[in-house]
Amino acid sequence: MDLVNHLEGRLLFAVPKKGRLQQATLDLLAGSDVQFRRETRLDIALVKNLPIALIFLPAADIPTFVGEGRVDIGITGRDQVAEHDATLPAGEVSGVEEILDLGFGGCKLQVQVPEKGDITDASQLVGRNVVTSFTALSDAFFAKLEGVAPGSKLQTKIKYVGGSVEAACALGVADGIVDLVESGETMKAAGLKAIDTVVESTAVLVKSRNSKSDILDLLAARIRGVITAQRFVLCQYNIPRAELAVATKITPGKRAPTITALEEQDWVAVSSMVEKKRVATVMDELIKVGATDILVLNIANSRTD
Ligand SMILES: Nc1ncnc2c1ncn2[C@@H]1O[C@H](COP(=O)(O)OP(=O)(O)OP(=O)(O)O)[C@@H](O)[C@H]1O
Ligand SMILES: O=P(O)(O)OC[C@H]1O[C@H](OP(=O)(O)OP(=O)(O)O)[C@H](O)[C@@H]1O
Repeated sequence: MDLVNHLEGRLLFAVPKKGRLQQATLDLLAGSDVQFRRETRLDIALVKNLPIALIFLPAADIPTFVGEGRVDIGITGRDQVAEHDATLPAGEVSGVEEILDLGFGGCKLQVQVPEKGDITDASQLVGRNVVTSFTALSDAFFAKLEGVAPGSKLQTKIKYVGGSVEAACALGVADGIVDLVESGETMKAAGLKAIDTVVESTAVLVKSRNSKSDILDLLAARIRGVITAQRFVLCQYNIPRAELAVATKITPGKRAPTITALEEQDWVAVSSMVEKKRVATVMDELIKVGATDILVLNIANSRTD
């Protein structure tokens, strides 16, 4: 089938074709009931149950396609959006608009130098060689350090490489690099240390500034629902009515906790959404104020404000 001729009337949705963000994005699509089958080697897939076409693109290219309005919506890293925006002429408004922080793909774009060297501050790299895949953000970062306007000629020499940036210092190509760090393992293995942070990043859902449609809103609402379900759990417990006020301070819920009367006099049941990462501490605190029968339930999906 000639897929390109079947795109008319469909919302175009750019998703990472490989790399760190791809699996979590595919899981998000499954959770949002976006059904498709991608033919081998094809970078376009028609969604079976919604008027949407998925376009598989490198994460680094997605902001360009979204920014120019070639695709309506996409998932990429905030670092990639920041790099794209940093290439725009001064005063030009970005065509890429962030709709939602997706929470996964967390990493930092950091200035790194040899651990054993004498550089401890990014300002010591001014006038030296810096290697990166993020040249626009690095230009902007060093322009600030040099005290010159963005886009001006810099004393610092910033060179582009497409990958394995860490090798540049060891090979004598660079005095420092600007690259992504998640666990820090790659940095450590290369004998480097971080001395500054250019941008902190997570995966984001972005839309083209001028794209507007019911299907775009529906897709964004579904994705938001899945992300909320992943972030929160439902915490239920029983508590004497006299302790309710103090307990609901511990579990205020997203809007407000649900309180139900129990058959046992002077006791109530509370049901409240709690952030997954806080739930152990919340349970410890609830026990201290007299809660019993505390249950924590996973949320399969959600629609909340
Ligand atoms: N180590 C990491 N941990 C978490 N997220 C990362 C990491 N490296 C990259 N990312 C995120 O994933 C995005 C895509 O990076 P990734 O290297 O997976 O892309 P890619 O398309 O495979 O590119 P490349 O071929 O240059 O490696 C990055 O822009 C960043 O937002
Ligand atoms: O802090 P860590 O958890 O070790 O992750 C950081 C590494 O991950 C990314 O590289 P990737 O594996 O995508 O390969 P690349 O060097 O070819 O871009 C990034 O460029 C770092 O090299």
